Amino acid sequence: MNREIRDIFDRIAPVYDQLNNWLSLGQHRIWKEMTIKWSGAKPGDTCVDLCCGSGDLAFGLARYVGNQGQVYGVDFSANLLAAAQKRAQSQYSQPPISWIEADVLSLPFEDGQFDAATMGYGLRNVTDIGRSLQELHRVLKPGATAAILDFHRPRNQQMRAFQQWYLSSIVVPMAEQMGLKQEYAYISPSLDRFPTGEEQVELARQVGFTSVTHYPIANDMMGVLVVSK
Ligand SMILES: C/C(=C\Cc1cc(O)c2ccccc2c1O)CCC[C@H](C)CCC[C@H](C)CCCC(C)C
Ligand SMILES: C[S@@+](CC[C@H](N)C(=O)[O-])C[C@H]1O[C@@H](n2cnc3c(N)ncnc32)[C@H](O)[C@@H]1O
Repeated sequence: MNREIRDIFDRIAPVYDQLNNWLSLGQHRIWKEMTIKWSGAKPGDTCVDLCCGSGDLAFGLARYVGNQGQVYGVDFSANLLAAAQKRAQSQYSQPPISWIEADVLSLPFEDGQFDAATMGYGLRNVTDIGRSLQELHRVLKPGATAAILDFHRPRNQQMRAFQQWYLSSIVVPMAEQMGLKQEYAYISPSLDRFPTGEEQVELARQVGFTSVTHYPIANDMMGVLVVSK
């Protein structure tokens, strides 16, 4: 399953950013900025963006920590990491971001290394959510915070119907134009099996996070799980 997910994102990589901009009407930037703010990243911090993809959140963390800070972007998609590295070469990013090709279920970092962390649209795509939260807890410093952004199914039935209509009538047909129908059709079932906000809170508490809050955003089509160690 892990390889299948990695292959999906390796295939999406060439059009990932463009489709996200079009399909979210540019709104994904706002959702990601909220996530970075909720991570509590501040000047001089050492931070990590898990499942970084093309690096949107990592670049945002770099703006917050400044040139005295450090930022790591971690992903197992070589193609999306290459897209992130290409972007880093074209934009003067301070501090330089370290791009690590690795599985977030087995992070190549010491315990207690990070002051803050982000994870954008990653938790729903890992094969073991509990393990991913355990690894995140392990690498955070005591008192550190992480902000985890992802889609979920809205509680309101009309909004749920809109989200499903948008996915099936807008997202998948547009992806099909790029030969990526199956890759984007994967989103809907991934939402069906993803824990609700309340269930995410419980999972985070089970791995040891002491302060846990789930903030619904985008009319409850998404949420940001904010956890502190
Ligand atoms: C940045 C966004 C999605 C990232 C993303 C997450 C995944 O799990 C994927 C899985 C497989 C293929 C691609 C992705 C993927 O790109 C959010 C913007 C892109 C969304 C696909 C657009 C869907 C947004 C909401 C369902 C509806 C928003 C409606 C509003 C009127 C903008
Ligand atoms: C939808 S993309 C999100 C990318 C980026 N965070 C963003 O907000 O645009 C999901 C990313 O998670 C990565 N991913 C999924 N499972 C992973 C795992 N076990 N280890 C590392 N990366 C993983 C995929 O390769 C992909 O880049």
